[in-house]
Amino acid sequence: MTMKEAYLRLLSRLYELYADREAATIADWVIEHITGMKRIDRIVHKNVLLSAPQQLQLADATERLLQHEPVQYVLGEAWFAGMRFYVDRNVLIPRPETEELVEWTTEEIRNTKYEVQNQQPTILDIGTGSGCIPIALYRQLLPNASVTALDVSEGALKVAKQNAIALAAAPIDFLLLDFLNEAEWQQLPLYDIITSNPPYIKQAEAASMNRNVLDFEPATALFVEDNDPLIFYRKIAAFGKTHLAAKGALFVEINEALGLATIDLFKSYGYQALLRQDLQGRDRMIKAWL
Ligand SMILES: C[S@@+](CC[C@H](N)C(=O)[O-])C[C@H]1O[C@@H](n2cnc3c(N)ncnc32)[C@H](O)[C@@H]1O
Repeated sequence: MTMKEAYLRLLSRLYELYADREAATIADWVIEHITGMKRIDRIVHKNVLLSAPQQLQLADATERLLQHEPVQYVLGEAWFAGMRFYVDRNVLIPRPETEELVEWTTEEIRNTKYEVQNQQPTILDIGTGSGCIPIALYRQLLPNASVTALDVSEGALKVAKQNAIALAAAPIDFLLLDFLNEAEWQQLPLYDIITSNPPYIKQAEAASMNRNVLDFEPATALFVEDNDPLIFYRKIAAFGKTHLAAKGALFVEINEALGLATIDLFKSYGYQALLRQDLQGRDRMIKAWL
């Protein structure tokens, strides 16, 4: 099978599940991953034959994609903040809106005393998953940040550590910790900056979610109990009262449907809070400070 035939065959199968543009993006990504060739080179070499192992890899990828598995898990890679992260089913696939949270946090750190006085801010990321937030912050603030990240999932921390090493962020400290258990907070010091993209989807919303999210992404990364959809924000607000350094700040991603409720929650704990929309105009992130 030639390069061109492989692409067209995959594309025709993907049309069974995806709209034209998305199918073409996925097909490009898969063929590039398998052949190691950029689009322009594949056009020039369109009649080159795929090797037997490449054909097997393509057959496996096609099968998995047709089962609705996200392309990022099929290929074991996701792009975030210009870096390629390893991902598997232990971790949430990093989302573009989370990059906006990282950008906001970085800007604010740069505009404060830390950069001006050349101090090293201490940063904690809660519910780190693939490690996308702390690794992007560490890389952008290098060498001026001391970064810690925690998660309740051993599988997620394994992936995050692997990413930190691969992406030149090995000095990040990773902790296995159940953040909902307040007794575990005692082992943690003060932080200048606390970031989090915690679970925030109600179980009741599962019925309206896409299969590729619901069937493949880890439930611990997505869902909270319906009776307290803001549980993580309540805990983060309480944690900040005892673990945020003077002039420190929290940056959290939120459920777009709960922007005002989440702002009110932080205010009820004595914080000042600012709500920001993402590029799609959805309520998506909050900065809170005491
Ligand atoms: C929405 S995912 C975010 C992952 C990553 N920060 C990102 O933005 O892609 C939430 C993460 O919180 C973790 N988590 C869930 N419950 C937790 C708990 N009780 N304590 C610590 N982490 C928890 C999950 O394992 C998951 O990695």
